[in-house]
Amino acid sequence: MMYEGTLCFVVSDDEVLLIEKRRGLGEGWYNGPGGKREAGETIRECAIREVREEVGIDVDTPALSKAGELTFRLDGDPQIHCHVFRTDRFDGEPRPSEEARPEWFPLDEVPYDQMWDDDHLWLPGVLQGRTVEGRFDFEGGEPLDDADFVDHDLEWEIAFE
Ligand SMILES: Nc1[nH]c(=O)nc2c1ncn2[C@H]1C[C@H](O)[C@@H](COP(=O)(O)OP(=O)(O)OP(=O)(O)O)O1
Repeated sequence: MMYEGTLCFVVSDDEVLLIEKRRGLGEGWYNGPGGKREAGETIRECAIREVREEVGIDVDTPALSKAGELTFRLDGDPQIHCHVFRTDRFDGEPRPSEEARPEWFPLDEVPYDQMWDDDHLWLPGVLQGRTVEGRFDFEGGEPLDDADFVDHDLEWEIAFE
């Protein structure tokens, strides 16, 4: 079953706010804050809620913009349709939660070796302000974070909305 999810990248002063994920899919790896869309909320509302829950800051400003749509497939079946957002504005101070430990990284020191195997392919462009649509194929059975990343397809400069 495929579900909708979000990832949000806050970029400020040549640094990006990542989380070390403390539980669930991708535990122990760095990523942007994000998670599953809940019934009754829009994708944008999901991104804002997940950032608030995971690191305690507010990204609900006009600067929050859509940067990507990524489909993660496992053994040929779409698993997650992930909407990527980017912003350079936020209110509050990042704080850790049960789910996530926030950490700022200089844009040229993003820890791709401690992230999902596909991230180095699309995240650099997103951090530069580009837009992307991508499909990523994993093989080897559940869970997705134990599977092997085997193939992908990317298209840049996508007009969202
Ligand atoms: N290949 C991949 N590359 C990537 O960068 N992020 C991925 C990814 N595959 C999944 N993700 C992200 C998207 C989404 O934000 C997150 C999926 O985690 P989920 O929210 O589904 O799991 P959780 O166990 O965290 O559940 P909730 O926090 O309860 O929503 O992992």
